[in-house]
Amino acid sequence: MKAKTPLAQAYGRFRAVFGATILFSFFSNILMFVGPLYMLQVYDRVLASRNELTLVMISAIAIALLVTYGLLEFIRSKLLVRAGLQFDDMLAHPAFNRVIRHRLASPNGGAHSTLQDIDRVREFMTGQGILAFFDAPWVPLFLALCFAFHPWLGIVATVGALIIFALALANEFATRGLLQEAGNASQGAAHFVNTTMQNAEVIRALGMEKQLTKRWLGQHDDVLDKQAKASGRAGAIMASTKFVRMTLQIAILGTGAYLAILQEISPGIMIAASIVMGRALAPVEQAVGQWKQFVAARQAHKRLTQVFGALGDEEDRMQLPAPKGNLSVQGLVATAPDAKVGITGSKPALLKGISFDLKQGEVMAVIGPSGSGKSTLVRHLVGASQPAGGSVRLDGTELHHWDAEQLGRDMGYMPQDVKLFRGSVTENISRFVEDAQDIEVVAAAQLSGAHEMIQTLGEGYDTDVGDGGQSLSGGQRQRVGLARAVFRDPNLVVLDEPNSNLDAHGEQALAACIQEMKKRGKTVVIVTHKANLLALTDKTLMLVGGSVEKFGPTRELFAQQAEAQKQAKAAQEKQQTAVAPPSSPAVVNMSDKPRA
Ligand SMILES: Nc1ncnc2c1ncn2[C@@H]1O[C@H](COP(=O)(O)OP(=O)(O)OP(=O)(O)O)[C@@H](O)[C@H]1O
Repeated sequence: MKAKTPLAQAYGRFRAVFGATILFSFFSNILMFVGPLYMLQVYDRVLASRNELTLVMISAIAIALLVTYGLLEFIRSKLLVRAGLQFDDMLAHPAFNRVIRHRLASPNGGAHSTLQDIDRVREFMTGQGILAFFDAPWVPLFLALCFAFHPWLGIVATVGALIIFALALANEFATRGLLQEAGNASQGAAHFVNTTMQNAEVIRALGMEKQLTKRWLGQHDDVLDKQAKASGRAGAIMASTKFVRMTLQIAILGTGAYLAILQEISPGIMIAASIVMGRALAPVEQAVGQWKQFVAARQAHKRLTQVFGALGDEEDRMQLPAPKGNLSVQGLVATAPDAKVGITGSKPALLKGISFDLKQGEVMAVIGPSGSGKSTLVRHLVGASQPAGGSVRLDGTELHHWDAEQLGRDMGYMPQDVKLFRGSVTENISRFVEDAQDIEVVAAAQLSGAHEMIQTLGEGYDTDVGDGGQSLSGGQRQRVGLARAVFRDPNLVVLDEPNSNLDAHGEQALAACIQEMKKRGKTVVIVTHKANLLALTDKTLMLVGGSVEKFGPTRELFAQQAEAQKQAKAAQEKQQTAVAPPSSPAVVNMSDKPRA
């Protein structure tokens, strides 16, 4: 049997409460008869007999019943709100997990609205919208009462309810497609604004505001256009509904008055029938009024079903002993997450069968020209990307067989573009682990050489780094990022261009950190072209166009390259061609394919 998704389980919470709510709805709908029945008694008994005691008695009974009605309504909505909170509680963690996984698998995919979608569904399921659905089954009861008053009153009320129901259906068919398109377009426009605003400084500095505003306005106008069309259609139907509603009021009173003239019913019944018909129509009208929210909730439900259907629960993995740092990559193939399948029937490969082994305690450099796949490779080494083929094994176990939490704890990673999270320097270094000791945070900062730099910050380790670490400079961010990577001394550390923003002091600290990790027997992978860092590595992997061009001990590889360069130079001199410009002494130019 297929296991229920967390979404299905969370809906199950509502299902249990819905049973009780339907029961409450039954009683509260029965109690809605109090008003019309009171009216009937007052008109037909009290006014006819002029008996004050009867008036007091029936008023007391009516008030007592109305208090009960109020209580039932209160409990009914309380039950729903509680179910809503439980729904949210059951989904919050699995939804967050899926947003992260969806984002990893498809960076441009649309899971960004998943958390808001949960709110949208919850708000509908606990609000007025759903109550209209619970009250709807009792509509026949009220209509039956109208029939009991007089068949003609029943017929007028039933025809009225059918017309309003038909108008509600017309509303659905006339606006469904448009509202759905408007909803999707609105999501796209909001996502565009969110992602674009992250680059506000570039927008201002490069004078891109007008162009981007134009692009956003294009999307926004599309949303408005579709919403306006839908609202126009819905407005016409709403106006018709109001007209029908008021005409019905007159029709039922008129019919009642006519029957009263014929002395087939009393005037009390005439008024009571009008009230009962009002109650019968209320849920239908309420449903029409709540239509927009209903459509939004339905779309949100569809998106949630898709996200939860596509990504199951992560299996609970066995906790393995902490990895020692033996890395083995065999035939690793990577494809672009959002790429379309080409004419070959597969997505274009970014990594084309990478294989290498790295033993515990070895330090490896990854070099290669821009776009050769270095960052893609390291993302696979830390398990942030799923291989399209081949395997990445840590201590013999494939990365996705490790428990993700454990793997994260036992591994250090510093991406090319270090982003910190809103919080203090301490929280960022300690990866927001609650039981982190100050001594561990300081140890990581000292190992990465960031301790002194952190002490110069306004509030030292307590400094708030701002959104994404914006309050720190690029170099400071990178140094805090390195401290975060080496927190709790992991046995495998992967650094993607860790020195791109560092000054001379930062570079020295980085080199010292790598040396210290090497001394401690850690396995380190660094994407770099800097000679001083390359000199610290045991092995070098050169990538070109997503394939391994060279792999071997760094010394041998560079000796070969130096020899190749020497020979090329000699050949050039021989031909008395122009001398090539000298390369920077601090940078080894590895971005060209060596002519070995
Ligand atoms: N999400 C993605 N979707 C499509 N293509 C991608 C994606 N990520 C990377 N690529 C492509 O994969 C190739 C390798 O990118 P990668 O970032 O791994 O290169 P790199 O060697 O790290 O480059 P650099 O040295 O400039 O950082 C590039 O051609 C890039 O355009």
